[in-house]
Amino acid sequence: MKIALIGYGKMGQLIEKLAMGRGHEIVVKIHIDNTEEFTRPNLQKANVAIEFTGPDSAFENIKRCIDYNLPVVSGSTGWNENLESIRAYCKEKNGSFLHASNFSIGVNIFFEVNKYLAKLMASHNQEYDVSLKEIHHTQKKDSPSGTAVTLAEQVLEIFKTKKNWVKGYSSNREDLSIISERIDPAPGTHQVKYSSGIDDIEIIHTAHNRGGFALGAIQAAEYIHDKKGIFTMQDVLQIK
Ligand SMILES: NC(=O)C1=CN([C@@H]2O[C@H](COP(=O)(O)OP(=O)(O)OC[C@H]3O[C@@H](n4cnc5c(N)ncnc54)[C@H](OP(=O)(O)O)[C@@H]3O)[C@@H](O)[C@H]2O)C=CC1
Ligand SMILES: O=C(O)C1=N[C@H](C(=O)O)C[C@H](O)C1
Repeated sequence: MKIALIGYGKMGQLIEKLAMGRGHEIVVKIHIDNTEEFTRPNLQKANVAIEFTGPDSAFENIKRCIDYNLPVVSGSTGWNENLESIRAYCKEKNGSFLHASNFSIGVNIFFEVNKYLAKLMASHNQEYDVSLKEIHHTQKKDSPSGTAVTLAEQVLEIFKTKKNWVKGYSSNREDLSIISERIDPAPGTHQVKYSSGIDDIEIIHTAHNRGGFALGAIQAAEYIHDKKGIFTMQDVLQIK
């Protein structure tokens, strides 16, 4: 594949290294100091774009890739309020788009475990209170993490005692608290905890490095580069 990298920070640089190791070519690199090179002729040298910038720039970057008819994979988090509108735009333009709050296979398995645990809790015991915690490095711009929001949305869908998620601790039992901690060099830890007076049940995913995120993003690009539509990591990894 010929890849355009949009964003050349921690993730962009690791994706470049792993993608080259898989025989792919990086034909365009857009970073904060050369955004004037984000042009149609430049981007059309690639057959897929991988976007890892951040919450303020993701929407415009993805829209431009769709306008240039380039399939785009994005891992930028912290802009969920605009995700549905970019999906609609992509459909309207007959483009290809995949966004994931977390690309690692481990977290995508963890998402399934989270849903299963929430189902068991919802059907067998209403005494447990559920909360979430995430830990990331201090350079992270968004809080709570995109992965924590996905986990929270999965719980809310199933565990109906909770009505909405909130950032930080809440004593209201209808709120699903998400606690965020920023400690270097944590690449990403997520915990879902059910607590009762009798016992606790916790599930935890701990990333040891960014390798899983980068590899998953490349696998997603390999999956969508010759397809049209809106895809998820469930399509790529075939887990359900
Ligand atoms: N889905 C997943 O699996 C994962 C998602 N992420 C998410 O991906 C995003 C990037 O993470 P990470 O690489 O660690 O962050 P970094 O801050 O290391 O890299 C992002 C880079 O993008 C640059 N940038 C900002 N705006 C633009 C723009 N308009 N055009 C081009 N480049 C731009 C930033 O420059 P500057 O610093 O100067 O602003 C920075 O160099 C974050 O939102 C993070 O939460 C991270 C890991 C995994
Ligand atoms: O910014 C990060 O580093 C990460 N961001 C993603 C998120 O917000 O969930 C995924 C991963 O946890 C690392």
